[in-house]
Amino acid sequence: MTTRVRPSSKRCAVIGGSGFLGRHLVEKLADKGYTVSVFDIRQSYELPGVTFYLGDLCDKQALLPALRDVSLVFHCASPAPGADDRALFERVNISGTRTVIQACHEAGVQKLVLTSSASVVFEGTDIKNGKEDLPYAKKPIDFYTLTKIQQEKLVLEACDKENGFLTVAIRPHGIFGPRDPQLVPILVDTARRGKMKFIIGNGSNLVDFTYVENVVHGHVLAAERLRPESPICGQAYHITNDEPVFFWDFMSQILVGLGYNAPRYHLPYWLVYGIALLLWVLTVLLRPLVSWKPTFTPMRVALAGTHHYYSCARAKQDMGYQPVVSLKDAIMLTVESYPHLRQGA
Ligand SMILES: NC(=O)C1=CN([C@@H]2O[C@H](COP(=O)(O)OP(=O)(O)OC[C@H]3O[C@@H](n4cnc5c(N)ncnc54)[C@H](O)[C@@H]3O)[C@@H](O)[C@H]2O)C=CC1
Ligand SMILES: CC(C)CCC[C@@H](C)[C@H]1CC[C@H]2C3=C(CC[C@]12C)[C@@]1(C)CCC(=O)C[C@@H]1CC3
Repeated sequence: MTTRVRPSSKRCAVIGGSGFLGRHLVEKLADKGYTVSVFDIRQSYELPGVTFYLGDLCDKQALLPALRDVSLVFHCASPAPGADDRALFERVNISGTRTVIQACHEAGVQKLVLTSSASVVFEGTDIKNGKEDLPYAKKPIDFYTLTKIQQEKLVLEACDKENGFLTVAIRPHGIFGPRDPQLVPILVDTARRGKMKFIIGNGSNLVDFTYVENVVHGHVLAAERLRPESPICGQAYHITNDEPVFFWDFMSQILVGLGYNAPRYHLPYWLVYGIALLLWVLTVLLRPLVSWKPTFTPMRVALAGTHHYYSCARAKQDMGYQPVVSLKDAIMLTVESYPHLRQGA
């Protein structure tokens, strides 16, 4: 007779735990007394009580040892949004997520928390105080978003109370904070190359930027509230700072905090979008000959020039979510964490 060990509720796995969000999540879980297994294609740090398993999440046999005796799995792995590689996104975000769900079933995991994205409903046009019932984007702005939509559907459809497998998706937007490899580094690099002089559009577009600790808080609440009788089973939740901000004010505060000039001159949105689109088409056509990546991609221009902010009322109501760090403090903590990116450093 084989006896199956009941997974401990304080044992969890974080797939993508070496990444920006993943590592902050792992640190919080370890702080809260969880024993954590990290599964990732790379190991970027060490932490007491945390075991690393290296492998590709598309490989079920590599994944299974990380899920052994684990009751709760966080899936926050994805190729970087700027990768522009359809096959990679489809392999990791779609087939890989199917593999994650199968591996969870085989390992007897009871709860799966997915990091989705608020962008699953964004088509490049204004969204003001968007709620979770907005339809998925029919024309997603890139392959990243296209595959995040499929990934979220797979995870929510896998929720099966009768068989004791509960799922939930967290949709953050514009995550920032210490160690983020994207937002602040790209911004500073653009400023250092003298390209951060212009505001795209009239500068009055409101956007959500969400401090990483608030995103982590949303994930932990979702995991702890995920029970068969809870309304959160099989649902998606926006997690934001609940303080939409003018996109260009936010960028300016980070830039000025790090000693760079804020952008000042306005350019018409459609002109910049048109140029970005043309450059993108050219890079695709000339790809075998030229390997040049434009800074202002159509996706970035759309994100920089439209309103896109989301309501987190549903997360407040169903899981008692409230941001734990204000936007003002978050910007200060972020700026302080990048001394090496200061002007002149
Ligand atoms: N950064 C942001 O503003 C937002 C991010 N998200 C989502 O949050 C999650 C985490 O994003 P970040 O921490 O910003 O990204 P990140 O790139 O820092 O972390 C992703 C991690 O996934 C790992 N990974 C990638 N492919 C893998 C594979 N095949 N097998 C195993 N591990 C693999 C990477 O090595 C990396 O450590 C992602 O799912 C992303 O879609 C959602 C909304 C906004
Ligand atoms: C060069 C400048 C015009 C823009 C620099 C900042 C951008 C790098 C970031 C501004 C909004 C960010 C964002 C994401 C990535 C970084 C930005 C484009 C995401 C695409 C990351 C993944 C998601 O799921 C959605 C995010 C929306 C906001």
